[in-house]
Amino acid sequence: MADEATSGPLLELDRITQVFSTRRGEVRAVDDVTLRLGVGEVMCLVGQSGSGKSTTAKIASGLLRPSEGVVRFEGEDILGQRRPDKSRFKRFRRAVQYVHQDPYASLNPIQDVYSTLSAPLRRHGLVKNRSQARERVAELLAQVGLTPPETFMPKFPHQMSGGQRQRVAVARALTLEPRLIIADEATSMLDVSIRIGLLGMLTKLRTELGVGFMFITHDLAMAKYFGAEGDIAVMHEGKIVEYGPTLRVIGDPQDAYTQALLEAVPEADPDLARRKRAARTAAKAANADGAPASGAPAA
Ligand SMILES: Nc1ncnc2c1ncn2[C@@H]1O[C@H](COP(=O)(O)OP(=O)(O)OP(=O)(O)O)[C@@H](O)[C@H]1O
Repeated sequence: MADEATSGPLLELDRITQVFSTRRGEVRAVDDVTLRLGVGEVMCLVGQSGSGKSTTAKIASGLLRPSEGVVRFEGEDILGQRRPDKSRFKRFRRAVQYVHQDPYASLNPIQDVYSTLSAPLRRHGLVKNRSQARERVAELLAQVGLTPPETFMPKFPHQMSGGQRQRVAVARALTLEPRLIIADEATSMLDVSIRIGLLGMLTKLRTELGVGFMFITHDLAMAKYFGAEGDIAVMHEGKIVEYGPTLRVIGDPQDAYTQALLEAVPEADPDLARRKRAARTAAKAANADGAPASGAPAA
């Protein structure tokens, strides 16, 4: 949060609540959530399915208007509760881009890569003619590691792998030169090695272009890998139950739910494996002393 001291946060969710009315009654998907993200920073939003991550992500990217609370971008209330300011909202929507977990669902199946990337460039007047558009599309493809770009420009979504499609989705998010990308489980549908490659590419974008990231995942190991330099917010039943520097939260979780999430991480990460062993040993020691271990069934 270094940037905040000088210029304030880039994006701020202030006491956001989202209630959905369903046939079974009201669902409080997000409950009084406050988050802050500075320029070029990374934040991981972690929690199990149904904890409210996607709803928070959609509110943070302006795709959904919350039932309550304020969304500030560069210090300005972009929802303008009383007098909506359309140009301010447009600026915000350009600056904050949402990348969906399933590129098949978000990419147009009958549009090739060139059209997918050149359309927003033209629509927003970022290129003047076809040669400028080709040049910029080639640059975007190189930035997301799809090289040589000419090979990828004529391809349709079904002609690419899942990892390549997700890279195109990231390139499309980059067309409008965003300041923040909200990646909603953007790697969850990919195999581990492809996922690691994609995370490496996103990390490069973060360091080279200074783009901030809100990275949504159910997997603490992914959060540790991608968000080690930033903050982590752990969500449970619509609330933030733990929020702080990623390595501190993972290294010394204070909340029982965070500890349970940590327990669920596969042993592949040696640091986490060590921590899990230590937690189990501590629980056993507590048991031996007569105190019931947390979560142990009542005798
Ligand atoms: N449009 C909607 N209408 C009604 N209920 C909704 C709607 N969107 C989400 N919900 C409910 O809100 C809660 C939080 O959902 P959300 O998708 O935000 O969680 P999540 O943590 O992103 O889960 P997942 O990882 O499965 O997407 C869930 O109970 C969900 O069923």
